[in-house]
Amino acid sequence: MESKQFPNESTRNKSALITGITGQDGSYLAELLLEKGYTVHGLVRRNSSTVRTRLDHLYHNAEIYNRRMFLHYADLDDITTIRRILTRSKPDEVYHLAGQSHVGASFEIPETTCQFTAMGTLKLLEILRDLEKRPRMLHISSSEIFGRPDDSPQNELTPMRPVTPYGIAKAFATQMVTLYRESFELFACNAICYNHESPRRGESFVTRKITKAAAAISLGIQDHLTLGSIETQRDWGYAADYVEGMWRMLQQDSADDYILATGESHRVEDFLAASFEAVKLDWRDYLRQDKAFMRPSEVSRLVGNADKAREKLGWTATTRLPELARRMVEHDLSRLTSKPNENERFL
Ligand SMILES: C[C@H]1O[C@H](OP(=O)(O)OP(=O)(O)OC[C@H]2O[C@@H](n3cnc4c(=O)[nH]c(N)nc43)[C@H](O)[C@@H]2O)[C@@H](O)[C@@H](O)C1=O
Repeated sequence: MESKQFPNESTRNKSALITGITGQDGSYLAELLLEKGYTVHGLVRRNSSTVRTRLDHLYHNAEIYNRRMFLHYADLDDITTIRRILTRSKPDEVYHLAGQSHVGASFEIPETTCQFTAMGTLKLLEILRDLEKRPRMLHISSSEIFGRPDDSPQNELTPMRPVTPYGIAKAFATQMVTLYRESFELFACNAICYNHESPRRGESFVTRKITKAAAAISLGIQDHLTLGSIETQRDWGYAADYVEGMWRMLQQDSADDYILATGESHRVEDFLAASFEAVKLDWRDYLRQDKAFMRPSEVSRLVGNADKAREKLGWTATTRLPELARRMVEHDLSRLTSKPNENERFL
């Protein structure tokens, strides 16, 4: 699947480079940009498993495989390689989605989280600053930067008060993006994203853990689900909507920061109820709780005001909690009842 090619300059369409292309958002964004006719370059971390199942379906299209999608190995701290890829691929747009994105894990591995999420972003900004032809840049920021805010809902002017290593790393990266925009005239935007989920969500995040368990329990494959706190609240949207918002940010006349959110807050318990409702079961019969899944510090009152994105980008979140949970459960049911194939081995 890997290709080290670069497209011929004379036949070049608009092009983009995505860090974190193998993740949930990266795969939706790659799809969106390919549909729009972009040539897409993706950075892939080199590790022993090289899991890329979220991109496999794109490789069934020969035109895309041969001419419009190119994957390159590069870790976020390998600045020499990233500089070389950027210099050769000359993208018009860079979408920086990569990083250690699990908030709970950031308490266990704070240094790694800061190395990739904070310093990785700064290193990328430094490379972009030196390029002769500077691409437009989008950084995926997070509602975690607000931590425990005084005001709710939050907007782009809400002060950052992060309370997790991940949130602190994201706050650093977000402020660096703003600084490079203001001081070095880089066209750089922060997409301040609240939680966004999909059937492609990693299984260690609470939504996918719940929908997978609801499906497995309804089929008799699993007998219970173990979670941490179910009182915590989140603003959950659909990931494919959020990458559309990111693309729109880079099509504006000037760079800016935007909140992407649904504006609705729900408890983990509500997500549980909607998911088990989709398989006609009562979650109370299957839930166990374990302190191991509780965090030393939790964010609170995080719900986003996406008015600016609506007014300036014409963006709104299309999907709300019950529908999102139902779609994810349906996907997990069909995965568990269909024959495993090569592509699904790692899902
Ligand atoms: C915006 C933000 O969104 C995501 O971060 P997150 O909100 O931490 O997402 P999560 O699905 O890990 O947790 C949601 C809530 O659910 C609670 N919870 C209970 N029991 C379990 C449990 O068993 N596992 C997990 N993971 N969470 C649990 C947990 O304590 C928390 O209150 C990332 O995309 C991040 O990159 C990002 O930027």
